[in-house]
Amino acid sequence: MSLVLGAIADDFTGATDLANNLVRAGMRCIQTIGVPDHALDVVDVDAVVVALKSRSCPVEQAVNDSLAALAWLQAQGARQFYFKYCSTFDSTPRGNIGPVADALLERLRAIQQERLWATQQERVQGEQTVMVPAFPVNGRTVYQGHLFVGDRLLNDSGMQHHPLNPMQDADLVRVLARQTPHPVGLLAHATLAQGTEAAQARLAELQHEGIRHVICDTLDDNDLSVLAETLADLPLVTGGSGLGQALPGVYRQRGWLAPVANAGQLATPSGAALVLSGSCSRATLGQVEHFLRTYEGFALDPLALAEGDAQIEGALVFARQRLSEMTPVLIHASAPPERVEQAQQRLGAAQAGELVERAMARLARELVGAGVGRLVVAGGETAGAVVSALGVSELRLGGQIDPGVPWTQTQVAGREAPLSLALKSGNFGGVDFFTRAFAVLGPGATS
Ligand SMILES: Nc1ncnc2c1ncn2[C@@H]1O[C@H](COP(=O)(O)OP(=O)(O)OP(=O)(O)O)[C@@H](O)[C@H]1O
Ligand SMILES: O=C(O)[C@@H](O)C(=O)CO
Repeated sequence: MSLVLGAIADDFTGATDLANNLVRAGMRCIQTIGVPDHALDVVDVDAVVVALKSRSCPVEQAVNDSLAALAWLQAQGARQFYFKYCSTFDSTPRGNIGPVADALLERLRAIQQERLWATQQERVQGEQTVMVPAFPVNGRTVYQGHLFVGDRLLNDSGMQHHPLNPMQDADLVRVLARQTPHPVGLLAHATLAQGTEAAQARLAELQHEGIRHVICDTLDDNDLSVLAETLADLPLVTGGSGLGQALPGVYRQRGWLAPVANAGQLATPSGAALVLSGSCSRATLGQVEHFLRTYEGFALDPLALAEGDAQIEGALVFARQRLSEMTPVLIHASAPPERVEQAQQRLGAAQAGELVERAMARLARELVGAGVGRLVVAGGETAGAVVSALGVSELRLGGQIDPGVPWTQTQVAGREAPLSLALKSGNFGGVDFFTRAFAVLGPGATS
């Protein structure tokens, strides 16, 4: 059987989130870090998720990287494509969600037009895509085009204070309309509630009106199932990871997936336990506080990092002293909005973020070299910096810690045993996530 799904994720934690849902729904899935420079052996693989770092970079770079990922996934024979972004629709007024979706759609349409044998139905489908950010099990739902996090509108959920992509408008039709020259429409819940045929008819109607992007209401997992049935033939779908929960069931009904007993299994973990947190989300701040009630931590501060390497050296000494004890250690830059604002006013948002990311990258490299074998990283940008610094190219997926966050394993230079790695999206995980993550993984042997 050939590759069924090719996904392009705009950050690394988002990529593992999607891969986790695909694996849990029975797809054999590989996650790559960046676009591989070689073909993969996809004989026993149903889905590949290419993790990019394109959420907060300049629009042109995000578009180019995403098109490169699309070309590579097409070369691997993927049947459907999935552009994965954040369930909180993290983006700036210019993008990158709208411009990347436009570019992917246009490239796919151009390819279809070249294929003279493409059916009329395929050609029509290639002119429209959907936006399904919802992930109901984690409290992200969409109603009348408005995104909710739990019972709060997006702009009242903490996301209005995000260090890189503050989200100050919950109306996704309006948010996306600022990012694309093409019309944006809504597939409202009232239609979805009538089932797949009604949803398909509405999409066709919107297409006829020239609507290219359709924001989809989604209240629960049942809506995701209706959406998956409605959308399984679209060349391109876009959204959070929720749709990835439901699509595999439809693929299976169509006979596109081989039966597998357990799509995600890892080797025995080993090595010391470390948490690196660069996320400043409400959820992560709670998790940091909870962790520090039991274990020790070291706080980084962008203002100190701007002065030189002394604070990083301090963190290294702190961590090395404790790693041999095999109790988890936390190093974090996570700080409440007023502290983040202070640093950003002095340094600028981009430089403050970059200083933290560079520090996290160096700490990961040195501490994995010093025996860390079980590593949790909190925050998508932070995870991108860490994973790049470790030279990770592929991740194998294992068991889930909390919805959206699995353990993974990878091979890194200088370490014989695999490195167990959990990439936690900023807003995901229960309050005890950092402590429970290591318990879920099982006891680590000394490596
Ligand atoms: N104290 C701080 N002051 C200013 N910026 C910070 C501070 N701590 C972290 N940052 C930066 O804030 C950004 C946080 O983004 P990151 O993607 O890592 O977390 P997140 O947005 O909560 O997670 P996700 O993208 O998974 O939702 C990073 O660029 C990080 O370097
Ligand atoms: O969809 C989400 O919320 C996450 O997978 C994510 O992308 C956070 O970076």
